[in-house]
Amino acid sequence: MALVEARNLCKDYVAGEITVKAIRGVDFTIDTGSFVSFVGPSGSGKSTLLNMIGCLDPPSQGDLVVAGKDVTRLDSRHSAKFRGDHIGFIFQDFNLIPVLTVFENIEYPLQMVQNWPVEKRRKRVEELLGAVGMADQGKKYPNQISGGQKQRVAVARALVTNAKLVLADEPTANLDSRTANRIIGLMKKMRDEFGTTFIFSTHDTRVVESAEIIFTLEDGVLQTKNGNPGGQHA
Ligand SMILES: Nc1ncnc2c1ncn2[C@@H]1O[C@H](COP(=O)(O)OP(=O)(O)OP(=O)(O)O)[C@@H](O)[C@H]1O
Repeated sequence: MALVEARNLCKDYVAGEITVKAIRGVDFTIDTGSFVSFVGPSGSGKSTLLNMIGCLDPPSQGDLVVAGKDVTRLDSRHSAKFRGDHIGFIFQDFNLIPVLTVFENIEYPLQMVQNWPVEKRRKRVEELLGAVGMADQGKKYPNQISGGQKQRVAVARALVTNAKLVLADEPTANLDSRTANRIIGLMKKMRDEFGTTFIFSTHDTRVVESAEIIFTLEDGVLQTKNGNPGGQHA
């Protein structure tokens, strides 16, 4: 079943008299449970595309359906609600809250976005801590753990609300090769365990090889191979 469907999707950034055509009419479909990477050189439009799929930035033109909802023209209040209900995010610089413990960082979306009762929250956070191999690290603060461990916490936080879709913009950019491969392996394991769809962007060739479906972007356009637009199965 399709989780993300984009038709003739475009994004222009307008600043005064200058317009940057960051995404120029792309079409693609991503099925539920896929493990997908957008790849391409710097400036090709990867972040722009992820930001639109994540309802952080609206398209300038085209149609975008995520989890059965037409999100093309959602206002900011409905976008925020939709993100909170359906989408988890992982960032290259981890984005953990320094004054909160590992446990509290993972718990945060349940408290802030979904308002779960305390005991239900504790059980869910412990489940996720175990799933990402951090069961004994919950009391530590972000500055007391390694980069790879921080990204494990970020993966747990992205999944804690049962998000259908996790978007990761360059999730391994700040990690060494071995740790990068472990994080990608962990994301795949989470996909297998929870059925979550993962879409990430990278220009890291070590990471590209781990994706099951690869969409190559160049100058805001999806490249075709052998006459097939967009995604190639790796
Ligand atoms: N807020 C913005 N305002 C104006 N132009 C922007 C903005 N964000 C991105 N761009 C431009 O849009 C194009 C695509 O940028 P984008 O960040 O999506 O590329 P990317 O493939 O993610 O690059 P990188 O790998 O370096 O992160 C680039 O030409 C960039 O300069």
